[in-house]
Amino acid sequence: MDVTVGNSRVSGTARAPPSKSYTHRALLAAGYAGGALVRNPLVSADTKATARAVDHFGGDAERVQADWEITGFGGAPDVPADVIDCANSGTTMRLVSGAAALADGTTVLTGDRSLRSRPQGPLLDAIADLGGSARSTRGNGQAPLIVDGPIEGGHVEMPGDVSSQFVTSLLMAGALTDEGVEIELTTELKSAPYVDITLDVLESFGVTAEERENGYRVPGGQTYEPADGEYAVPGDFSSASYLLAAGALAGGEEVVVEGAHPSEQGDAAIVDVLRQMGADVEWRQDDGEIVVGRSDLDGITVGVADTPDLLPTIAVLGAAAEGTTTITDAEHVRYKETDRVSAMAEELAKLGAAVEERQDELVVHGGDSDLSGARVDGRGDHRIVMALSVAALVADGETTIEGGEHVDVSFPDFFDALGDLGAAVER
Ligand SMILES: O=C(O)C1=C[C@@H](OP(=O)(O)O)[C@@H](O)[C@H](O)C1
Ligand SMILES: C=C(OP(=O)(O)O)C(=O)O
Repeated sequence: MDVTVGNSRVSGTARAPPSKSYTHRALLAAGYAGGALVRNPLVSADTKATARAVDHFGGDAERVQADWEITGFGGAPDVPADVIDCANSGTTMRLVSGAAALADGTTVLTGDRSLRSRPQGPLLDAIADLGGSARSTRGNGQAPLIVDGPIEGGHVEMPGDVSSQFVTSLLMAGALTDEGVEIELTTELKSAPYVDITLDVLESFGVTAEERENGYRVPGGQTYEPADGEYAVPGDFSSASYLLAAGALAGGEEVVVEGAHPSEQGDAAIVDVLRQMGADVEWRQDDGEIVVGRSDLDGITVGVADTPDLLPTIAVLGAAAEGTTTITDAEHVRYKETDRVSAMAEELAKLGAAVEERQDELVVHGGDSDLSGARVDGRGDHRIVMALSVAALVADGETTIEGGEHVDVSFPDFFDALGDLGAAVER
């Protein structure tokens, strides 16, 4: 679907959707438990893939108004009766591979073309080291995957710079093994705050796990049990970043983003990034509200080792800022739904921005020339689509973004939210 966004001013109140990362974990943790009511979940293409996996393992995921009522499969997942389709969701594939490794039999996992091109090798090796067997059908470390369990647990060494989701997967499954799982990271952990989200959810489900000097450890033989039988999902800061960027670049009057209570999400760093660039932004943490108004922004240097999903948003802010914005520590951002370093370099160039791509950096030279509306390709990637839509607010004329439907992965109502803030959006 093409979406055309015109040069616009935005103002008013918008709500960040519920957190995708917390929802995936809560659904699977509820599956690992006897069940749970997951309140205020993100209902999107990606989280539906995790809910389907819970069904495949012998649980049941049912929508009850705005909540998700999960009947769990307990500590022992059934062997699925069919292939698990993880669609576009890396989180689903990685977390569900760990669950598959607990089942007494074979699980096959696949996904769409994008997901079938993403790296899984370190997780497959780890499952083998823990007493299971796991392989890629093509022998290239990519899905389709065949996972055989059950694993017993033990010690594994693993790189930390490909995906933190491997750690999350093993911690969540490891609690249900006999021996527990100890993960020793052989390279620096990227996306580390996502493991903090995992530890946060585990704690809410009564599961103990801990960070160690070079990794993590989860004791085995534990039981998942949510306090009061329910779990409430906080708002999503990666999604909020597009709304905040829209306010900072194109605010007529102020933009208020609701649903922004503090949690373990590293992407709350968007507030500091905006502040450092000179935006007028205030986070009223007790109210869960962030208020932002339009300002002239200056380029900064910012690392995204902990916050890969912010790269597209920061690239757009940089394209509209005065001076140069250098986004560093970005190599792992190439392993997402698309290579987002390349995608943002190429698509922002179509709008007239001067962008340089390096292996682990994106350098955006803002300011000198105004952005001009153009036809751009969302690359089948929700975050590229949303970031380019924000750029369109400040580009001259109209910008047409191809593949607008992909926002269904993390922020299904994105274009409604943008339109409600006053943006000219045509679908
Ligand atoms: O665990 C999670 O919920 C996520 C971890 C991050 O991925 P990596 O750990 O692969 O960098 C992030 O990019 C992704 O959107 C969600
Ligand atoms: C990379 C992302 O998610 P996943 O890894 O679950 O596909 C994302 O949402 O930006």
